[in-house]
Amino acid sequence: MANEIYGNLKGIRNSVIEELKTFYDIRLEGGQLLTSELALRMADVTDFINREVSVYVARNGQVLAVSVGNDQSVELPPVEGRRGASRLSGVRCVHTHPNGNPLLSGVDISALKNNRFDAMIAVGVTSPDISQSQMSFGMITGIDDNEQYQVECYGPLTLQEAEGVFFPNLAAMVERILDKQTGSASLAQGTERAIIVGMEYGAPNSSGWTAEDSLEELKQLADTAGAEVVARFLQKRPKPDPAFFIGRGKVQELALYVQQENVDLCIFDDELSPAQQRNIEQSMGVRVLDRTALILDIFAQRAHTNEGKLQVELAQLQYTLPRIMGKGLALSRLGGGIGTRGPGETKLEVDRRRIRDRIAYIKECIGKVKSVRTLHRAGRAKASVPTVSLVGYTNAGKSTLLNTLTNSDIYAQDQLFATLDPTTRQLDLPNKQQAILTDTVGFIQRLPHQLVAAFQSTLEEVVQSDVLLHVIDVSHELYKEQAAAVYQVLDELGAKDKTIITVYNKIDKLPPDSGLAERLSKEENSICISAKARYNLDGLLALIAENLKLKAVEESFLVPYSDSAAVGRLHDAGTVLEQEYLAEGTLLKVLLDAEQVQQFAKYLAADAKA
Ligand SMILES: Nc1nc2c(ncn2[C@@H]2O[C@H](COP(=O)(O)OP(=O)(O)OP(=O)(O)O)[C@@H](O)[C@H]2O)c(=O)[nH]1
Ligand SMILES: [Mg+2]
Repeated sequence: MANEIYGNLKGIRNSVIEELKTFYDIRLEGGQLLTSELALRMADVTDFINREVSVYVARNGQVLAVSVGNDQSVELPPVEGRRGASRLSGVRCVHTHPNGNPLLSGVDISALKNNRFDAMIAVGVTSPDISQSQMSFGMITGIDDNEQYQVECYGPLTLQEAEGVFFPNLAAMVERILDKQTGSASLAQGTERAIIVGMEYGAPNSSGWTAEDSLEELKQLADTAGAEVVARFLQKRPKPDPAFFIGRGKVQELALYVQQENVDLCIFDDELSPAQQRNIEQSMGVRVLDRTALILDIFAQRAHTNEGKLQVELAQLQYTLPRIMGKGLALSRLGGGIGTRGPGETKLEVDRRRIRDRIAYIKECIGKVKSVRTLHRAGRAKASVPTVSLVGYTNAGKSTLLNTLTNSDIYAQDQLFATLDPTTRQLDLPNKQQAILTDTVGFIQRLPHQLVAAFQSTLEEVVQSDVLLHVIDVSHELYKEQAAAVYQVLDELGAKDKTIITVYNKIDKLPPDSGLAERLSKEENSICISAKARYNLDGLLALIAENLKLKAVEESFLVPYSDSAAVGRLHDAGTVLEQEYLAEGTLLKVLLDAEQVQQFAKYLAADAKA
C-alpha cells in the first residue's frame, strides 16, 4: 500500500500515525543524503512516542516505506534496476535512536549489510532540544578477504553538516569499488536503463561522421555493454559548456527525464572532463559515463587473458585517477566540520596512493609479459616466418576471416569488440609458403587513448608484422569513415607506412548492381571478398603471397660439405624450398629476407642450377 505504516503500532495515537503518513510526501531533492526537515520531523515523532522511526528512501529521493519500532519486518517495494552481487539495493534507511546516541549500533550495521542498503543513517534524538540532534551514517565500502561486506561509518555530524553530503557520488563510487572487487564489470549484470547524449558543436567536421552517426554507434556500444537505451538526446550548440558540457537547461531537462523514467545511467558520446562529469552527476543524481568509460567497461567484460585484464585495468585506473580526485570534493566536505583534516580527506589520499601503486605494479607485470613476447617474436623473426596481421574497424569481419582462412573456430560475433585478445594461427599460402596470421582487437573512432597506450604491447605485434590486412565492411554505409579511423589509429601506432592490403569484406551483402565491388577492386593492392560466403579467398591468399614475396627473396646457395654448419643456419634463417646433394656441396633453394642474403653471400650460387 502506498502509505502504510509498518511495525508495531500498538498504543500509538491516530494523530501520530497521520503525521507519519505525511512522511510519504517528503522528497529528498537534489541528491542530498538527508534533509534537516526529514530528520527533525522524524525526531519529533520519536521524542513523542519514545520509539524508533525508520524511513526508507530510494535513490531518486522518494520515500518508499515508513515504520515504527526496531523490528525488521518492513517489506520494501522492489526498486527497479538494481540487482546483482556488486550492486547496492538502491535504498537507504534513515532511522532515529530515541536514546540520543548518534552512532550506529551493531544491529544497525548488520541490517546495513544484510539489506545491502545504500546507506544506514542514524539520528540520535536529543531531548528536549531536538534541533541539537546529531547523525552518523554507514556505507558498505568493499568486500574483505572472507567475502564479507566491509562497512565504514562517518560522523557524528550536525544536521546542517549532513545536508551538505551529496549522496549519488558516494553511492556510485562504492558501486564502482564493489564492481572491481567482485570482478564484474559495472554493466555486466541486470539491465541498466540508460539514456545517451550527444552534442553537435563547432564547424561541421570534415571526417564525415555526423553527431547522429556517432550516437548510433554509441547505442550499439551501450547494447554491447548490456545497458538498455531508453532515450537519446542530441543537442546543437556553438561550443561545449565548460562546466556541464551540454547546456544547463538541457541538464535540467535530462534530470527531470531521468527521475521520471527511472533511468540508472547517462552516457555521453564525448569525453567529459572530471569536473563536467561531477557537475552533471550532481545535477542528475545518476551515474554519468562518457564514451571512453563505456568502451573501457566493455573491454573489462571481455578481457580473458591475464595480459588483457592487466591492460584494461591499467587503462581504467588511468582514467579513474583524475576523477577520484574530483570525487574527493564530495568526501572531503564530509570531513569539513570535524577537524582540520577530515576522515574523507585522508582516506582519499590513501586511495590515490593505492591507485598509483597499483598502476606501477601493473606496468611492471605488463613489462614482463612483453619481454617474453619480444623473445618469442625474435625467435620467429630468426626462423623468418612472415607475419600477417588483421586490422580493421570493430565488426568488420576480421575474426571470421581468420576462421575461414585457417579453419579455426575463434569467437566471431555481430557485436562490437567481440575480440580483445590477439589470436595467432598458421596460414598456408599457395606457394607452399607459410605465414603467421594474427587477429587483434578492432578499432573504433575516438578509441580512448588510454586504451591504445595500455594495449601498446599487444598492438606491437601489428607494428612488427610484415603485412597488414586492413579488413573493411563495405556493407556499412560509413565504411570510408571507418577506414579513415583505422588509418588514424595505425598512424598513432606508427604503423601507417607498412605494407597494407585493403580487404573489402562482406561483398555478399552489396546489392548485385551497385558496381561498388568493381570499382573497389581496381584500387591498388586491394581485393573484394566475402569471409562468410568464402568468396575470392584464393585471390586473397595469392595477394598475400605476392606481398610477402616483395619482402622475401628466393635464392640458391651452394654450401661446401666442409661448411655444413651453414646449412643449419640457412634452415634457421628462412624457408628451405629445395635441398639437393651435389658433388661440390649442398645446394639449397631458400626463401628468406632480402636483408639476410648478405650473411650468406659467399655461398650464393646464382648459376649453379638451371
Ligand atoms: N554477410 C557477411 N557477414 C560477415 C562477413 N564477414 C563477417 N561477417 C559477420 O560480421 C560480424 C562480425 O564479424 P567478426 O568476425 O566478429 O568481426 P571482427 O572484425 O572480428 O569484430 P571485432 O572482433 O568485434 O572487432 C559477424 O556476425 C560475422 O558473421 C561477410 O563476408 N559477409
Ligand atoms: Mg574479432
